Amino acid sequence: RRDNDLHIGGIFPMEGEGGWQGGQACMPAAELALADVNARSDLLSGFKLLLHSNDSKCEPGLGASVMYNLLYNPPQKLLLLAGCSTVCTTVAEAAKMWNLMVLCYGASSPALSDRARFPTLFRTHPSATVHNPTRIKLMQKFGWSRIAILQQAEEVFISTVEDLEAHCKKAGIEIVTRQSFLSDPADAVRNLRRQDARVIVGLFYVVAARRVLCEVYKHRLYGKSYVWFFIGWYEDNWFETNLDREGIDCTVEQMREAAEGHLTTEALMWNQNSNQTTISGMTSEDFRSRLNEALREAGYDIDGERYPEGYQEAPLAYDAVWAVALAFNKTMEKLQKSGLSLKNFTYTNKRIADDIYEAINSTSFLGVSGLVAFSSQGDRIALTQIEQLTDNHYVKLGYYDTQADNLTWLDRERWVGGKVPPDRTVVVNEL
Ligand SMILES: CC1(C)CO[C@@H](CC(=O)O)CN1
Repeated sequence: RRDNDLHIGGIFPMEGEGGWQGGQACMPAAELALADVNARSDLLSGFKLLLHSNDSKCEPGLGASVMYNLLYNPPQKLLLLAGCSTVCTTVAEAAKMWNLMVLCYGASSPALSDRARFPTLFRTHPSATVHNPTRIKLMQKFGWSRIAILQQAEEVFISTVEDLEAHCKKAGIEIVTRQSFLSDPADAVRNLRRQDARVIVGLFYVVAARRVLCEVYKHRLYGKSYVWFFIGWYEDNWFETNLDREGIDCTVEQMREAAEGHLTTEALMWNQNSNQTTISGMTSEDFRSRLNEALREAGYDIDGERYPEGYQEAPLAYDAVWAVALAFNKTMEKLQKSGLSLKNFTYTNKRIADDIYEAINSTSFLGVSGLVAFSSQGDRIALTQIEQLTDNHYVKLGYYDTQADNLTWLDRERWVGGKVPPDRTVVVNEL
């Protein structure tokens, strides 16, 4: 090995049954970024960044053993990249013992926003709680102060709902009922009707979402008197696919009817201003072309719309490598003043670890995923996008910048009944 190489570990979820196999697109994206930063002569002053990758299958146990292999086998690593909330939780909780920063490009769990448990964690993937200020903003815009919550009993949704409840309390929005279910939503949906819920925030994975939508159809909890907030990162036609395979006893037409008009919120992961040049010299559309080419070479039928998992999050992995390169660059400039370099780092050298932490903590650059900056908890600061399903396709309604409290609204919303549905039964006094 050449001694001017800087080594980092990469833990990518490539296969596996449960969870998210986003490493399929995120690892090629990280490798593109590695090539780009190493091609820059003005970065890392002659050092090369090398990425040593392994598959975690999105399993925390395998992720832990991959991490130990990376740490106990030379060369020494300076930092770890990881994906999947469960793997990042395990890796980030342990990495501090080796004074290693962990940069997560694919972890949405709100539980990771905890400096006490994860003092060296940063993530270019926003927390699932990033949706909540946007949901509140929309409720205020449409005058809804009485809402209901329907959630799947999964850790990520439980902690997201806790954060949403705190936001509602602060905003004076009443939560009339909070229903949760493990896998069968029938009783929970029936209880929503009993409580006369009209504006409902739904938090569940896409398979549960199909079951919810069919129950919503059966209980007629849709149409001009109801507003549903769904998560925006399901695939576009999620409510029409896999109905037979998953035993959904509603037809495509019934699912479409129940889905018409619902709102979605999601974190923006591709810089929207597609002709804005980012730090790499590419626009986000240039990046898309290069990623597609890399994925074609890896055997994916991109032109046949057969995208690998993690395609949506690929900019987060690309920008994570840039964040590392820029932070190492900043740290090396600082170390040079005392005649040191990152080659002096060891797993027990807290001083250099603190320098790397400071450098990452003060990150701020325009990446292909938009402005890359972290909160004091290491969370990605991100914009959110609002869409509505109208005539069976998603229409962009606007964007929200939580930091600036700035809602960009395109005035494209349409309501089944021609006007904004009220959040409660409106009693009209017969004069
Ligand atoms: C938006 C989504 C699909 C949320 O889950 C992330 C994976 C995880 O949090 O484990 C990947 N990105």
